[in-house]
Amino acid sequence: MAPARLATRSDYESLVDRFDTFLFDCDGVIWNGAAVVPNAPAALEMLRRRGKRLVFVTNNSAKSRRDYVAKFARLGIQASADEIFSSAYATAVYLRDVAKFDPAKKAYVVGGSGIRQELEDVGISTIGHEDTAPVSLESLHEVVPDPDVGAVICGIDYDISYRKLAHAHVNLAENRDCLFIATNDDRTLPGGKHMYPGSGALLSVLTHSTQRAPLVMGKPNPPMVECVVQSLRLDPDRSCMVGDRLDTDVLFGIRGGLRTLCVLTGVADEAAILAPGAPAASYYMASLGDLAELGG
Ligand SMILES: O=C(O)[C@H](O)[C@H](O)COP(=O)(O)O
Ligand SMILES: [Mg+2]
Repeated sequence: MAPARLATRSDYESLVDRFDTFLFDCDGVIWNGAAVVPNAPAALEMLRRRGKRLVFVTNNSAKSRRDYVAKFARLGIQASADEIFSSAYATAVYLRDVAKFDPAKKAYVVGGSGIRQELEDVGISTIGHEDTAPVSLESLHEVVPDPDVGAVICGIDYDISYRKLAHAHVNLAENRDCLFIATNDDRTLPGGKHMYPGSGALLSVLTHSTQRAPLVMGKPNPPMVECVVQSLRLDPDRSCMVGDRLDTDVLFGIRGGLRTLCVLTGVADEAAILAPGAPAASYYMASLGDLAELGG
């Protein structure tokens, strides 16, 4: 069935009445870089006032759930850590509960403080964030495999360096038992008026150099689906996933058996949403902020 366009007050009323739980992507839906999507906070507040359950599901591993609670508060949005699911958190849960990661080992992180904090919260020590110093061909010999590294984790890293990539490479290429995990593999990152290289773009350096394929945690992959849909015991028929990306958010919703709503404030445009063969969203609309017109 073709995605239904929502554009009128009565469209919005039926959407809100139809669902008890709304799951929201963040980048491209609630904010773009430093800018909040106009009226998105008011729309979220309206849903809370109407007794809806809100959940936030982001592939952006740069921040921990604690950091996201603080960011939401700065934007005047009420959100608690147990409502937030990031790919960094899904990675920590996977390592602890599924991979049964040996706590005597360390994880080498090519990524931000979000991955570090979430892993350390489940008792996994991390290294890598300090490896930002320049390196040269003459000093590369300093970069050697570390037998205590049991996993390499790759996520969005605004401080990426050749030294970090070299450390990650030697550990993965020379120790096949070292787990290779990607928090997510989004190709691009919406950062305001422009798109920027996504976590998947950074990851491609290591998949190419090591010729190894990582286990990807974030949307639309099973670890994130299990982490969210199962832990929240969602009623799929009464739950709607709201996102800006077809190959992550909408596909995540479809794989979770949820209904899906794609907004036009981030990656996807109308042509992409209506394209034959695209993951089929249930609905699409211009912006989450448009729901704010419903008021109380
Ligand atoms: O490159 C990235 O990491 C992604 O673009 C970013 O994580 C997307 O975040 P989301 O839209 O899932 O909140
Ligand atoms: Mg997004």
